[in-house]
Amino acid sequence: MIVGILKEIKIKEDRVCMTPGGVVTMVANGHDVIVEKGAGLGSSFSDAEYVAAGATIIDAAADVYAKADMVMHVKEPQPSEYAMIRKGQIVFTYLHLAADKPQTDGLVASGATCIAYETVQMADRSLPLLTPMSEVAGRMAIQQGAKALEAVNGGIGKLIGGVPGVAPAKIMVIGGGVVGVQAAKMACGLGAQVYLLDINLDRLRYLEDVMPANCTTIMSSKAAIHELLPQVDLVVGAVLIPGAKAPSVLTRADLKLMRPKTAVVDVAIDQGGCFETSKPTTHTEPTYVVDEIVHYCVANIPGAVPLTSTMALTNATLPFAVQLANKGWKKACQDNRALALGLNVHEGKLTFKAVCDAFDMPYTPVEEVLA
Ligand SMILES: NC(=O)C1=CN([C@@H]2O[C@H](COP(=O)(O)OP(=O)(O)OC[C@H]3O[C@@H](n4cnc5c(N)ncnc54)[C@H](O)[C@@H]3O)[C@@H](O)[C@H]2O)C=CC1
Ligand SMILES: CC(=O)C(=O)O
Ligand SMILES: [Mg+2]
Repeated sequence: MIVGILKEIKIKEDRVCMTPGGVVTMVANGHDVIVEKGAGLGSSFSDAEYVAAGATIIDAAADVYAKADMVMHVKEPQPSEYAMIRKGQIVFTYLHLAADKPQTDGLVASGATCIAYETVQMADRSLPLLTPMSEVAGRMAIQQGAKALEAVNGGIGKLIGGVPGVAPAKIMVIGGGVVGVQAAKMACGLGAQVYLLDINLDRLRYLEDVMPANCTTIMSSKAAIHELLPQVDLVVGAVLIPGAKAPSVLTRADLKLMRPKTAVVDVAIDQGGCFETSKPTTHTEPTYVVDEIVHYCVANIPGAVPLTSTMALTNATLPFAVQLANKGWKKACQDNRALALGLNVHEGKLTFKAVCDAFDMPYTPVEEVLA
């Protein structure tokens, strides 16, 4: 198979979807790898390193799309790419379709087979291709939240850890999954008083056992959130229903309960956002203010630390990419249920229920296209 590695074109996105080490593995499995010129530069991998690994460098994205049997990205295909995607081609990348109708329409029209990293799901319900980037984004949420609280950035001017004699910040993290735990750990490490909320009581029992003493677990509810909002300096949104539009946990009216110049970081923005006032921002202009509350809503947070993120992401994606290349999408998905759950679009049909529900579009069960 010809595997195409595309350069990221989203603003300030410097990750790349395969390292030269990954190319060595692909080539060893008998595949040809073509890499768009400069694709690895933002992650400190030169074209020469890709060539040494066995890849061929291609000048333009259009030629990668024209030649490859499977194209890989990190971020979802951008509008300029929809028309380049070919019928019969495999597209393997983050898609986040439930938050993106134009892309959904573009991929349906393409006739391609599109497998979303974020909905590949193991039998234990974990999301192996989302987890590494959620680990990064959770940790970054506190770094970015700390900056949003600085007075020079329009924040209330509070240091997360406080100093001797002055109390630290209070931080509410809503969603105690991968993002939530990593955010809470970082915040606890900085000395904040952390409240970690989830709707899953078993999860809260586990978190109560493993989190430090300055983290309090709380059953998430409107009432619990309303009680905490006047006290906290920072709210992190970290909820997820896999593949679906993010559930809403803060309304615009709720912001009135917060003190002016405190901050919210909506990590769930890639799935549409979990605060009513969230809208996607970029690393170039990451924050904006609504009703005196600073909002940070970057949809590709890990893109800011590509050296770490590229390695972490490709550690997870490579084994699945090799299965797709070795067996073709159909046999790979028949043999591996986790990969089959990643299938979102096939030859004009939507095969992920939550995406169909988000846009009221017809649903085709995965089993039907795998038969
Ligand atoms: N902005 C960015 O750059 C990135 C965003 N993300 C996003 O972060 C979000 C969270 O991802 P993960 O932590 O990996 O998911 P996860 O599945 O590990 O955790 C989600 C948690 O939310 C809880 N939850 C669901 N509905 C809830 C509600 N209404 N109230 C309270 N808790 C609720 C679940 O019980 C679960 O524990 C996802 O939307 C993911 O796509 C992940 C990586 C990067
Ligand atoms: C998961 C995701 O949206 C990202 O890594 O950008
Ligand atoms: Mg994202």
